[in-house]
Amino acid sequence: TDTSAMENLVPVPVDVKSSEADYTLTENTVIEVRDGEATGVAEYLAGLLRPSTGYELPIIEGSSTGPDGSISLRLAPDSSDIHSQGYRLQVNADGVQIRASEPAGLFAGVQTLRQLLPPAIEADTEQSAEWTVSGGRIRDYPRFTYRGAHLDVARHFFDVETVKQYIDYLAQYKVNHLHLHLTDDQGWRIEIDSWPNLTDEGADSEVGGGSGGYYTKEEYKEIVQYAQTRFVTVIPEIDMPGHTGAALESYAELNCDGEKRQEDTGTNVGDTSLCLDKEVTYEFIEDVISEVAEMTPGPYLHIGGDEAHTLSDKEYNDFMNCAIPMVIEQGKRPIGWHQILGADPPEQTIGQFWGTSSDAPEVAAAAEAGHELIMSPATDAYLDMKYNEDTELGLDWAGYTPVPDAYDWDPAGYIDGVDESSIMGPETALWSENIRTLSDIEFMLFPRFPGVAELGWSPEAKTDDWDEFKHRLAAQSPRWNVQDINYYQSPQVPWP
Ligand SMILES: CC1=[NH+][C@H]2[C@@H](O1)O[C@H](CO)[C@@H](O)[C@@H]2O
Repeated sequence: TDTSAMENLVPVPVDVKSSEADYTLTENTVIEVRDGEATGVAEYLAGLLRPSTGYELPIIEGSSTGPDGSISLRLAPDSSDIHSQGYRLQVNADGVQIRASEPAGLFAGVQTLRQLLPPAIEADTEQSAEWTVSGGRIRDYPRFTYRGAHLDVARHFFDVETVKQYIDYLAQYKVNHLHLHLTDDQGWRIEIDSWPNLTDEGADSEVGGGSGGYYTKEEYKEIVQYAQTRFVTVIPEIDMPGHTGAALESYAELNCDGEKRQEDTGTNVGDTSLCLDKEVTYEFIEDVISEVAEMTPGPYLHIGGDEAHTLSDKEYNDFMNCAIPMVIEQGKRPIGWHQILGADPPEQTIGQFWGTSSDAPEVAAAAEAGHELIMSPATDAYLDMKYNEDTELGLDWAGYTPVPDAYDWDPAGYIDGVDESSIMGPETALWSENIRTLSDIEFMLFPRFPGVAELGWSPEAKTDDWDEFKHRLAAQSPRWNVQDINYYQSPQVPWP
């Protein structure tokens, strides 16, 4: 069998010992759970394996294993040495055992198990194959508890099905936060009951003049629930005070001149702002923040804060020191693009770094003062950056990001003078000025996204060696072929 499966996992586990003790699934294999909490993960696993194997794979409560062994998912609260999101996985002739202290750990183990099976397991129709899991044992846990991926649904709108597929790609590589950029100059994509024009008028177009769209509250909750079953936390972003063109187009009173802004189907940045010296502006953001918080079970709410170029620093800082308390008031932790840290905000405010240089003294000072950072350096984690000058899709303002560049950086070491203890983890960004379809998303995500996912999951000692990683990355592509993922076949990757 393909024992190399154990050697080709992405993200690479903490400790892997392969052995000859393979396990082959049969039509009698059962999925065994002992704790009710594990049932959700068992159902997810069954959903992955049933279509391609054609096996029933019943989920059995209790400790009876089938005549041909079982895949056993069990919570073991005493597994203290594998961290709350970690797991142990063992394969032997009796089957597969996955142990974790929490369901999230079992889910991570299931993603690893997926890669121990032949690529044909990813098919959504029955395949005739030897469903052999390569033997061995794994102990694994994440370096960072925060591993994120951003998606701009404002410049181009992506429907619920596309967002669900995006969530599935995150889960496949153990990424556990989805940052949805819901509002910008070109579109407002989330229904707000108290300000209905935001979606009645502000959602009916997008960059290039397409029909746009938006999520009703029900659809947003459907996305949140789907993400929860994949142990992904949704982080909504309402960008303010800049990047507010769609709101300014929807409500005249939000504009200083009392006139509605023209619909924007372009891609300029930095030329819009809410009108800071109007009381209605603060009523507006309070209503929006409270409605978005109410429909978001996760602990975070992102209020943007990038590129408010029409404002002075003082105007921007005063605005942020009004908006941030509104987020905290709703029981959420505020996140903003790293400029928010210049407002010297309450300590629990998180800065999302999108700079291009390691020399960022104000950010380092804010970290020193106790602020945590999410790392999205535009030189490495912005997957809307072109691979090279021949890439049709994407942008190039931060330079090109070939596949190796998305991998060989260290989220904890990027900014001079910032200690690892200030870093929550890496987050990829995918802005959609010229990304229009799921196929476009896949082209920019693959093959760079799994590399950043590894930087977030795999402890430091294991990563930053492109010459080692590139072989494991290449070995993922047979799966992507079965999944029909439109990945960029970079000449820098030694494809099989
Ligand atoms: C935080 C941030 N603000 C800008 C910047 O990133 O570049 C993006 C394109 O790469 C652009 O879409 C976005 O509006």
